[in-house]
Amino acid sequence: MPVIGPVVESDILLALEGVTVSFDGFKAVNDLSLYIQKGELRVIIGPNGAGKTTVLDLICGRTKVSEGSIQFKDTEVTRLKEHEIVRLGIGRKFQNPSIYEDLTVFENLEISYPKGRGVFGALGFRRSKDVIDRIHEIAEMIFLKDHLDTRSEILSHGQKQWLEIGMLLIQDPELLMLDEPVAGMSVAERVKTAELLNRIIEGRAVIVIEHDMKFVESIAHKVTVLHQGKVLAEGRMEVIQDDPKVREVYLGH
Ligand SMILES: Nc1ncnc2c1ncn2[C@@H]1O[C@H](COP(=O)(O)OP(=O)(O)OP(=O)(O)O)[C@@H](O)[C@H]1O
Repeated sequence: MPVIGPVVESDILLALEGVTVSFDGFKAVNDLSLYIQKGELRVIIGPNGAGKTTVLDLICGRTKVSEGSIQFKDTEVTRLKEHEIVRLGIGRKFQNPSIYEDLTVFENLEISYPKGRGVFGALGFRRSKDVIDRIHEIAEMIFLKDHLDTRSEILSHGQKQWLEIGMLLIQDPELLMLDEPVAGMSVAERVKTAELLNRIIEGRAVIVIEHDMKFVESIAHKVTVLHQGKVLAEGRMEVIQDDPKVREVYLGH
């Protein structure tokens, strides 16, 4: 497993500083600071209601901060709209797959290909060789190369999750956020998903929210434990697992 060296400021892709969000006076996220480096696979864990999903909502602009700053590369994203944040290079996958069930795997990947990219894209000519090659490359990565002509509705739950990850990957985001990607997957699918995540961090960062500790052990470089909207502990999985504070609020159950 790659070892993360000392944090150099220029390696930081995403920086949350002093972020608070209040819902009717209740601070779901409370003065949170979090730094994600390029090439990092960060897992966020914590008990129900700790604020994990809200943190992803804040980063992708779905929920607005009450206080604090979120910088992606050199851009403050707290004032941007969701689609502007997507365009900057942040992709988000929600818990339930949102694929087009009546389209094939190929078509789902094709409609996700960024339209404005390159001359052909801008002209709306999308089935260029470049696009087809990229679809094949992504399909191979997400274990669906033999299913390109399969209608998506008949895919297994795990394959649908991979397809949605592929639909994000084809847009080449620099930061990818996944909310419980292995929920409902078989053991074999979990193993393949760990392999997939370890493959896709090349050239980007990935943030994963996860409850399955066995899966977390297999993927995490660094784990952030949230509790009551704050960072309770942060570090390598071995260290986190032995932390008495973490055991008390989360792992001990
Ligand atoms: N839009 C909202 N309005 C009011 N309260 C909210 C809103 N969104 C989240 N909350 C509250 O904020 C807290 C944090 O919720 P969040 O969904 O981020 O937790 P979580 O760590 O993702 O939990 P889980 O593991 O159950 O998904 C919860 O108490 C939740 O009820």
